[in-house]
Amino acid sequence: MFIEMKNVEFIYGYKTPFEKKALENINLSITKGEFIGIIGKTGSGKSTLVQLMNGLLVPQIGDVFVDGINTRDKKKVKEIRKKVGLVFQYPEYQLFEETVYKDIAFGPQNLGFSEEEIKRKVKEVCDLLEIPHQLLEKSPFELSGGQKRRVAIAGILAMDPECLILDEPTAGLDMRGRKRIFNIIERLHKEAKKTIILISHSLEDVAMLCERVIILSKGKINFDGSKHQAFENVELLEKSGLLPPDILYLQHRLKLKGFKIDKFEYSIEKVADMIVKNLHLPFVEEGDGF
Ligand SMILES: Nc1ncnc2c1ncn2[C@@H]1O[C@H](COP(=O)(O)OP(=O)(O)OP(=O)(O)O)[C@@H](O)[C@H]1O
Repeated sequence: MFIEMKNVEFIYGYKTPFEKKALENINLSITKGEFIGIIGKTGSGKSTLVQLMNGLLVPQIGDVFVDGINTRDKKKVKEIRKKVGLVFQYPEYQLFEETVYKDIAFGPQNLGFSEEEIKRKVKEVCDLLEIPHQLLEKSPFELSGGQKRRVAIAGILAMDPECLILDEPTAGLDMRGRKRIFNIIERLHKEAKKTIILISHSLEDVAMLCERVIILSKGKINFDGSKHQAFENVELLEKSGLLPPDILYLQHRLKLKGFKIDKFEYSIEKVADMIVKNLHLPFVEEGDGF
């Protein structure tokens, strides 16, 4: 087991008059190579959950293990951070150096990589994340939203973690920016074989990318299973304060209208193909632009 949570409870402001229980009774096992989506209403505990996964937060009750290491073990913090990299929801929280180069180099420097290795790593992650090398001497604050996100991801990837956690990596980006980030994440999973944990408010994005889905509701795990079981169960989603992805809603409606749908699809391209196939219109021909 790569990440394991046992009976975890987390309380902000513990033993103060401002105590706020954010998570309770969390039991979770994640194996290497998985691609997991974490969804849930605002305030359901998603960000808290992932901060527990790399030891940024430590539970008051229960234990979290990363590759067998208890995250309470202060001597092993670096080792844990090297295994599990967390990209924050707001890139501004992560970018603080004078230049993009220094920001990306910060993590590997901290882990004691040599100057040569750092240079090589920075180049490698910039190529992977499509960050033009002329940006390296700029201040991170001169960058566009999409560039900032890619630099924030690059800074974490430069430490070469086995698992990458991304908290809302596309918030505030336009369609093109989102697609670009998702293509990169998919490549990291398929080609670089990284374990990916993605928090997103967009159920469409989670449905398209992930296989396993965890639904949080009021600090508890409401569901943990396949995306099909999660997204095709409208009652479960509604109980968790979520709406089914539009793409599934459309297919439910089409099915009611007599469309033959054996299996729900999660990408717009596949649904479009299915609709075209079902239409049987004599005037629709291959290659007419639609
Ligand atoms: N630093 C903090 N101090 C006190 N309470 C906090 C703190 N951070 C989060 N909380 C509370 O803990 C609960 C869980 O918050 P968390 O940020 O983990 O939820 P979330 O699902 O990630 O929300 P969002 O989707 O809005 O990012 C919420 O009730 C939140 O108000």
